[in-house]
Amino acid sequence: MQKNLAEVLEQAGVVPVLVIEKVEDALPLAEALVEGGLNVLEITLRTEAALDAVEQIAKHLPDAHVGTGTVLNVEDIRRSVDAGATFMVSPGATEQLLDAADSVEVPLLPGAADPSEVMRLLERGYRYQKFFPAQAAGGVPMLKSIGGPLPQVKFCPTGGIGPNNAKDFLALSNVVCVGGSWMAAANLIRENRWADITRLAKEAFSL
Ligand SMILES: O=C(O)C(=O)C[C@H](O)[C@H](O)COP(=O)(O)O
Repeated sequence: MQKNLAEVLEQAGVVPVLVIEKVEDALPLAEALVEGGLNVLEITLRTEAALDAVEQIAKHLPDAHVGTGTVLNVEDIRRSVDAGATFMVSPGATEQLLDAADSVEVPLLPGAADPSEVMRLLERGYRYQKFFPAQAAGGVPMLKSIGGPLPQVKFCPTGGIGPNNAKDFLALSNVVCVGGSWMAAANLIRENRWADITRLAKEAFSL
């Protein structure tokens, strides 16, 4: 369910959403982000290397909270738990996914994009939700509007967020943190530009 998730999200500020192609990039990348002040990391299960990356970070970087992203089904939940993820993030939600999440200890941050989806998740006890795709689904005005009738739900908006609009999301009373890939873009990882990633992480940390 969502045990222990609140504390992790409350202190996260900005959550880097990472696509790791090579497992050898996992530790230097995570170290660069932690050095920049970002220690809640979401590794998307979009690559072959993702689960090994989660394992490595969980094992070697105790200062980091490493979770999985792009969690789409029961199998992804099982693999996340086995790899040592401390949380899981899904872009949306299905009954099957939520049933599976109910049977494990690792908390899930499920995605919602409109009031009905938010309400369905709330019925199942999810007080923390990912608002995805944040910018495309209506951005700050949409989240602000949802906060009128549903102020008890706190969001981590993700998707289309960057240094220019992150602050506007973070200023909303129903936003607990924001997620994004901007501080660890694919080319920066590919070229092992760890110092640049630390600099961007620091900038994100101080937003
Ligand atoms: O993989 C998932 O589970 C997702 O839901 C998608 C991610 O949250 C976005 O890809 C991050 O968005 P950008 O910061 O716009 O790159």
